[in-house]
Amino acid sequence: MKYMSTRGKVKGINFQDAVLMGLADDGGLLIPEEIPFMSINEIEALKDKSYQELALAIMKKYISDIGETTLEKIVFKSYEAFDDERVVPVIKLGDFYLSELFHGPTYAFKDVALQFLGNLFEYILDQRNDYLNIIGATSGDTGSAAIYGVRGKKGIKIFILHPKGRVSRMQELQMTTVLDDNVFNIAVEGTFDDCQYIVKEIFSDVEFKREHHLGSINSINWARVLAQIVYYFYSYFQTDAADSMSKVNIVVPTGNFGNILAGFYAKRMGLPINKLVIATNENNILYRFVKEGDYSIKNVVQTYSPSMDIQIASNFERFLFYLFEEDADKVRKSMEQLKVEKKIFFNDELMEKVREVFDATSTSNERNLEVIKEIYEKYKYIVDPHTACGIDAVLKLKNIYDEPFIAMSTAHPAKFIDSVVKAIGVKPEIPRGLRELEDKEKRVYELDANVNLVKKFIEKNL
Ligand SMILES: Cc1ncc(COP(=O)(O)O)c(C=O)c1O
Ligand SMILES: N[C@@H](CCOP(=O)(O)O)C(=O)O
Repeated sequence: MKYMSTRGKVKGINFQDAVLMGLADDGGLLIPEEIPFMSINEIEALKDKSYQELALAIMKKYISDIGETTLEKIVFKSYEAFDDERVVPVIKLGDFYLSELFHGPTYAFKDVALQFLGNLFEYILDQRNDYLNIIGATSGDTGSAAIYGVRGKKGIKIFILHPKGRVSRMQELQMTTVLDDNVFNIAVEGTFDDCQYIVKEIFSDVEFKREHHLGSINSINWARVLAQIVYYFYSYFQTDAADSMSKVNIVVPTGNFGNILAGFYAKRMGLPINKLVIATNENNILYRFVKEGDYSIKNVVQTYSPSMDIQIASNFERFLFYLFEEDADKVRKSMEQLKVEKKIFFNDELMEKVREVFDATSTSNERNLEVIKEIYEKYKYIVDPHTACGIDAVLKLKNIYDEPFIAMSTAHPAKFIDSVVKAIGVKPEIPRGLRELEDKEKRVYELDANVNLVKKFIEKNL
């Protein structure tokens, strides 16, 4: 399998180089040159595999420059730190399924891919006797998952930008209480979009990127998306629909569009998915896009689901590539238009294609807390505010579609205690890894949202 850029100027690179490149050198995002398709029989044959076995079977299709035994070792090691042997347990709440993606070391879905990416980096760097300086942006969860993914790994430094005062207290503590010499947390005066813009601008300076061996842990990195494809298959196999290999709808709380994009690849690979539902909070550009064809950037507002307080969804560009029938010039022009005009125009024909795959909902702050309460009262089960946006989508759409729903549960409620307590008046159980963080020593650097300031900070600390 070879990889290419959504903007067409980078082509024919192998998986390991794609992983190290992160953002494509032409400013686009790397994607596989083809999406491997599986027949329904081939998919059905994967049904009884363990999570790790399934991961290996799927990843093999996208990786041709790492031997199977090595890949197997990397995969198995990546899920050792999960607190449930199934890795992603799927439960049933009434008539819908909930896929618990938060059993990794930092209690959000990010661990599923970032534990893998950390081990992958370690393997590739060791083979090449190389080193890596990671630059990443986070709205709360990627940051700590990435830090835990690369902690203690030889030859890696990590710089994580988060929007100051816009992540939950627990998310902030998870990052800032890691005092390892190779970890730099930077609180940026701005939004997540500012942080992601800075990171992408730094990567676009290809000379700077090469000179300093910069790498990405965001879903900019194809390996992140790849590892996430696996749990769409795994979750599907845990439902009754898998008995007859019939279709399901899958709801995904969405911000940067990385999670649901993995679902899009799973669907293109042949997994029986009817609709992928984009569940947004009040930062609902993707909802407006699906419903009204309105892809225009508005100001970010702060919500109870801070990890989804995003307007400029990075992975939308990967989807555009397929929407535009693999026309990289059209993608490049659209991304330029977005940068200048803050919107992209889509005609009715394109919107029809979008709606064949996606549906979308938007959840207000008020409704978000109501859903947490409703679920708690009905099932004595506590969901986090991001997952609640997804469940709101299930409740809104379940009478419209015949197929059963799987909702992706993207974080443990203890990461968002204040909002949960506001909703139900009860504190969720705090898992071991989140206890006593408040008492620990913290370290964080503060910077204005300025590309050059961040570049200087990085150079000073290399
Ligand atoms: C808990 C949680 N839910 C949902 C999302 C949105 O996922 P994505 O950015 O992949 O769309 C995020 C952030 O990525 C998150 O941390
Ligand atoms: N919600 C994310 C934002 C970054 O997304 P990524 O998938 O591109 O890493 C976060 O929690 O940081």
